[in-house]
Amino acid sequence: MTDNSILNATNIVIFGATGDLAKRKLFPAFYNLFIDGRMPANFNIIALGRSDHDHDYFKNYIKTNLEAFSRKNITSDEWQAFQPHIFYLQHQLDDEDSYRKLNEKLQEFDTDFGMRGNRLFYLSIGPNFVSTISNHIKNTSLASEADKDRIVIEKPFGYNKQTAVELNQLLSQTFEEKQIYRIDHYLGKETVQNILAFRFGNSIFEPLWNNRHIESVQITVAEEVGVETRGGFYEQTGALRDMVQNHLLQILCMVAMEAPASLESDEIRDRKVDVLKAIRRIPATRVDHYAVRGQYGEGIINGEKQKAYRQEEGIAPDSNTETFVAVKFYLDNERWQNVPFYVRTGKKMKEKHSYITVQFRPLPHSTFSDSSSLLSANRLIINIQPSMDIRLQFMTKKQGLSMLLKPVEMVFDYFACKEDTPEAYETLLLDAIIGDLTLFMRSDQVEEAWDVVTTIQEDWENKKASFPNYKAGSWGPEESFTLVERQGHGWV
Ligand SMILES: NC(=O)C1=CN([C@@H]2O[C@H](COP(=O)(O)OP(=O)(O)OC[C@H]3O[C@@H](n4cnc5c(N)ncnc54)[C@H](OP(=O)(O)O)[C@@H]3O)[C@@H](O)[C@H]2O)C=CC1
Ligand SMILES: O=C1O[C@H](COP(=O)(O)O)[C@@H](O)[C@H](O)[C@H]1O
Repeated sequence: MTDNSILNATNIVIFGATGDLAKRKLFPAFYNLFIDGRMPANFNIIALGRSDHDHDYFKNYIKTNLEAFSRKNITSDEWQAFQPHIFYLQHQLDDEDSYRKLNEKLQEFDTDFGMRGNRLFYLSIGPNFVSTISNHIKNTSLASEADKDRIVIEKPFGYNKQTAVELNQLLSQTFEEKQIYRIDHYLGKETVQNILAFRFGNSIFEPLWNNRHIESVQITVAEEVGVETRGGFYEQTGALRDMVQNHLLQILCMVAMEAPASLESDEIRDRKVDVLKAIRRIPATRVDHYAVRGQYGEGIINGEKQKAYRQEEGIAPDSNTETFVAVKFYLDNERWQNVPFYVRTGKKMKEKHSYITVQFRPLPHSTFSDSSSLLSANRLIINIQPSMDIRLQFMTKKQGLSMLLKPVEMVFDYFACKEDTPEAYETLLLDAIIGDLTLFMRSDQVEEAWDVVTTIQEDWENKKASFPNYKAGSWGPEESFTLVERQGHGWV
């Protein structure tokens, strides 16, 4: 556990502090870190927004949202201890004067600290504002100390490979790479981090972790929710950019990467880039063969009638935006040659469930010839959420007089540990405060990940799909089943 007394005094500046992400994730994460004693002894959260709110109004707004979204209960004493750290400042993103005022505030806080504090600029704001903010930070010398100042940038990082490259170039004019924290909140999830521990902290799995023993890998991130209040954003983004380019490819990297020599952040990020480079690029003419897109129509989830995507607020009535994606990837390296990696994600699916399935190859010969002893090949299931467990499926003898077999599971369940699991944003914000880049995306990682999906993006932009093609409350379009069945597999 980090000793908070050794953390430098820090001023945290949130651009977009009145938005959805700030209220649901960022403030609850800071609050939980605070009551766990993980925040620096001296810190301020400077919340920037367009509106002319007074401090008390804004603090009440934060308190109401903490009551709704915080992992831990809000007690009066703890809130009273936390609230003096919050300051609201009216701010215009494209107005240099706003940045000068921010600088004055930061200097005032530095005087209170008795030292130049660290500065963490969190851009909880749409990607189209990143360049404006970065330029103003540069012009007003807000981030003048490379060892103390950091910028956190939300996803999506750019809109495609070209814009990501441009954004990286622009950021490099103000920040060194070690100051840039490109966030992918899936990497902060306990169960995703555990993939590293599971693979490289045990000696029994690694010898089997290759194409000689593994037949296929599946990664599913299914959501029950739709686009909620984010229709305008989602309509321009779609599931490929929103989920596959970042979260799903990062999970794939964790499953497929080689063992890092150490836990040093660049060592781990190098191994992930190796995976992204090894992913075979899908030829422009073969996109239909490897990738499936879908958009939900009306349906029923948990007994409740659901609108079609095209009926949601902010969505065009003839929208071509995908809310479901399934892709079959191959990796061209020695470990994974010919092993399909199937990934799929969708909104308004039958249930919320994110999991990885590692399907081992069947035995070459069965000793147990009796038909009631049909062998199931071994399978490892890593449940990411909402269940958080690891299940190893294997065969055992059925109790009784005959030699019959049955499949069983060996389970490690996080909830059984009774330890509090931090939210992904808690882990990531603490890392950004401490200065640990391991769980953040490096510039080459983001660019390679965009490169992997480029042909799919271009194909889908140029072709109108026949949407809707799956019912809300289902497991996605029919073609996503064909994608895996063609290979003799099936979604688990
Ligand atoms: N919400 C989520 O669950 C997730 C969000 N993200 C990413 O986080 C970022 C923020 O998303 P989210 O909070 O949902 O977005 P919201 O639309 O809810 O909030 C955006 C914020 O930006 C401010 N803003 C918008 N336009 C301007 C402008 N012209 N000038 C000044 N301020 C402006 C808004 O201020 P005002 O209140 O004054 O309008 C608001 O504070 C996005 O990049 C998104 O992709 C990533 C993962 C999950
Ligand atoms: O980044 C995003 O992730 C959420 C899903 O995150 P989870 O932690 O709830 O699984 C997704 O709903 C959203 O569209 C996307 O922008």
